[in-house]
Amino acid sequence: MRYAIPHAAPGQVIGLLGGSFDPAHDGHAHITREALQLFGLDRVWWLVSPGNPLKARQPAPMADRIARARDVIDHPAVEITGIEAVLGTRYTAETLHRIVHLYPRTRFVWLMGADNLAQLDQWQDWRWIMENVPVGVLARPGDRISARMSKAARFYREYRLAGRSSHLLGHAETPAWCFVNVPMVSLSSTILRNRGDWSR
Ligand SMILES: Nc1ncnc2c1ncn2[C@@H]1O[C@H](COP(=O)(O)OP(=O)(O)OP(=O)(O)O)[C@@H](O)[C@H]1O
Ligand SMILES: O=C(O)c1ccc[n+]([C@@H]2O[C@H](COP(=O)([O-])O)[C@@H](O)[C@H]2O)c1
Repeated sequence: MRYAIPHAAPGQVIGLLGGSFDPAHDGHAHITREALQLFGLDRVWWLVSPGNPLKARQPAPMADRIARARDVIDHPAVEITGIEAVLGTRYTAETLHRIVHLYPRTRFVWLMGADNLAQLDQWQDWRWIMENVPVGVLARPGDRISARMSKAARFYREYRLAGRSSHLLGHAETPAWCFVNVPMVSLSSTILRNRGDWSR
């Protein structure tokens, strides 16, 4: 299957939620709606990953994961994309590097659950990410403390925006990151896969 690069209007602030989405679930939809509101985003693109570089397990086929993602969220400001498959990128820093150059007049915010902040320092060129793209982190059950105590959080402690200023994140000078303590949904793709089905 071929995937298109989405349109982005100049001046917009777009949140990017990267993930395996294997399968997508209401936890993804929930943090997306919260991010739209709290970070003052115009749009959110889901970046359905060809495969997480830190996960040995091969995910379900892209086409199935994208179709499922479209079933899970139907929102006028949300676009489900296979950008990494189009760009041929797999590491987030590489993807972001390409995206910011492709859309020089659009602002992007990298979105992730607290579990990913906890292990961000294991990502390729993670400091480049922090220094070039604002990062919005959403609470996730079990990971709020480990995320806030993580190497990345400690290293960039002074660049953390208070939760009450979350709406400024998209226009903040980098490094800038913000942790928002949203109501939490305890779903995960692992739970769904262990149930042996892709039902929500
Ligand atoms: N319930 C949730 N609450 C907060 N963030 C979440 C939740 N589910 C997923 N996320 C975030 O969404 C992004 C994509 O997640 P991913 O597709 O890996 O889903 P997952 O449920 O974490 O999958 P798995 O269980 O296979 O690790 C990540 O940044 C992850 O932290
Ligand atoms: O770039 C990296 O080194 C890296 C390592 C682990 C995860 N990521 C990205 O983090 C996002 C969430 O991954 P996942 O598999 O937990 O859904 C997804 O976009 C991955 O490509 C990126």
